[in-house]
Amino acid sequence: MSLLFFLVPFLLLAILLAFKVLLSGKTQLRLPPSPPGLFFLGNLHQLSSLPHRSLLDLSRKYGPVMLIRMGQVPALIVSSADAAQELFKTHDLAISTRPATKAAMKITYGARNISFAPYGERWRQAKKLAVVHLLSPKRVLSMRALRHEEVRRMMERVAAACAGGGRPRGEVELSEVLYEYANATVYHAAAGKETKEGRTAARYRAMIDDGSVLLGGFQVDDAFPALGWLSAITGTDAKLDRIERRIDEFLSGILQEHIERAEQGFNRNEDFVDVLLSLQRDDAGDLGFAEIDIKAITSVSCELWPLNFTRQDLIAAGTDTSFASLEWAMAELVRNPRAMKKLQDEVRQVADGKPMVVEEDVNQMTYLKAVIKEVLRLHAPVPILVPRETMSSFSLQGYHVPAKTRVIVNAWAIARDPKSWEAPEEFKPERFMDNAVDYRGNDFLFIPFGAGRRMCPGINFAMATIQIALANLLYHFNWELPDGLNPVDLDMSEAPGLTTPKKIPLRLIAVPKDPLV
Ligand code: HEM
Repeated sequence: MSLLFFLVPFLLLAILLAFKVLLSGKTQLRLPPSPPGLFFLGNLHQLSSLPHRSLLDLSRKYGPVMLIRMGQVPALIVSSADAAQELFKTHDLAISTRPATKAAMKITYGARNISFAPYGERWRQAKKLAVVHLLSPKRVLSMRALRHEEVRRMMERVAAACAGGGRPRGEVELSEVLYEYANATVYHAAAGKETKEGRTAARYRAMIDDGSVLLGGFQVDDAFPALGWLSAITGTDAKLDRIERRIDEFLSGILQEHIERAEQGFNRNEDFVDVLLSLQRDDAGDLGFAEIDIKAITSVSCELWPLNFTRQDLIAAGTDTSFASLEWAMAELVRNPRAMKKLQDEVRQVADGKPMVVEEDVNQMTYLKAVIKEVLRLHAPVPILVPRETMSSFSLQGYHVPAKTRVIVNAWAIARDPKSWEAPEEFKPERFMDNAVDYRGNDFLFIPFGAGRRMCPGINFAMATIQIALANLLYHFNWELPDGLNPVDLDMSEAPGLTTPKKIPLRLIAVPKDPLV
């Protein structure tokens, strides 16, 4: 009895102290504001098929640093330049891994590629290899002949449309033409123009079109990991197995042809596979990588990105991003005849009298570069950057961000924040003529290629592909809207997906400036 008499005050004191510690812990660990969610879905029901737009709406109410729940998965949403700067400058290491999803593991040889590799030595080696040997400014420059060749093919296609051929004279399904160009350029660079079975780009297209096996729906286990077993029942696992086999057959065939050619002494060192094979032979930099890595890294240009969001899309990184940029550029230019004329005047003056614009000419085209920047600002091809995941907890703008949180940066929202941009909804390439803001990951108000360690290594490749195509489209042809459509009435809505091209493909009338030489 007397022992209890002594113990009770101590116990009460201990409980009080425990409460105090808990409460003070809570104030230190202030989580970012969250929109109220539903019991099971979390905030999934608040995300539309264009999540960058829904997230901007939510962030207007809950602030530029928000925590939402996608099913069971917590996700940090960053929507301002300030928050992005702190995130990438102070916490980049902590957010340098990607969430591991089943689809990504399956189609990227267990994440041996670059985009989906978890942070670590393998990813570091693969990325270094891509940056130094495949996508460096020197390598990209050395591939200019292939870009000229693909641009010429594209011009011939447009010229053929101008000649009629069953359609109203000059009417061009421009989105289709631009997609083919972007796809052909990427595949030509990655795996060579042709295999024994035909053009690589065409084979790839047939592979993804055939049965549309690559287009998965929403993957339950991304948002609800505890329900992972469902994918075996719904057939998703079998579908992923099929995709994995097809991609492997395609890449193995390409690799085999390159190996045979090299054994016969025809080592051209022309495309990425040639370069990777010769690096493997020389074992440059102690890479110690095997054929499986060559296949995974070759897919650097044709990487298939599953979107872990409200739906799952599988798309080609190098192709779709360059295609979307070109499509939006042409749409914005026909909607803005003054900018179209200014750019056309520049292009035609610099390349005056030449059979086509070549890359050396592009260096002198300052307005062209401003137009492309403005297109990337208004229509970021990857509007919410490829998701990351926190490896450790940290504090961002005074909020606690726990480990194992998905990180989503809304680059699209940041690039049209009125705090950073004057008249942000307007297409005004001139805004880039007298300021040095660039897309290389140092100006956090404009990050279409991301920032930090996981930033896109394909900037030089993408820019070279986009600039030369746009310059030639404007050099050879004048462009008009069909059916007397008024420029302001052109539909500018976006298609859903990790990249957001136009929802309604662009159809324009091309009028040749001169006969093609
Ligand atoms: C306009 C064209 C392009 C845009 C806007 C773009 C955008 C992006 C973005 C936003 C990311 C994620 C960055 C981050 O997490 O911070 C990324 C990553 C990546 N991009 Fe691009 N990209 C483009 C073209 C290309 C091309 C042409 C290639 C290759 C030929 C390429 C290869 C990659 C790879 C391999 C990654 C993963 C990097 C890593 O995880 O370390 N991209 N890109």
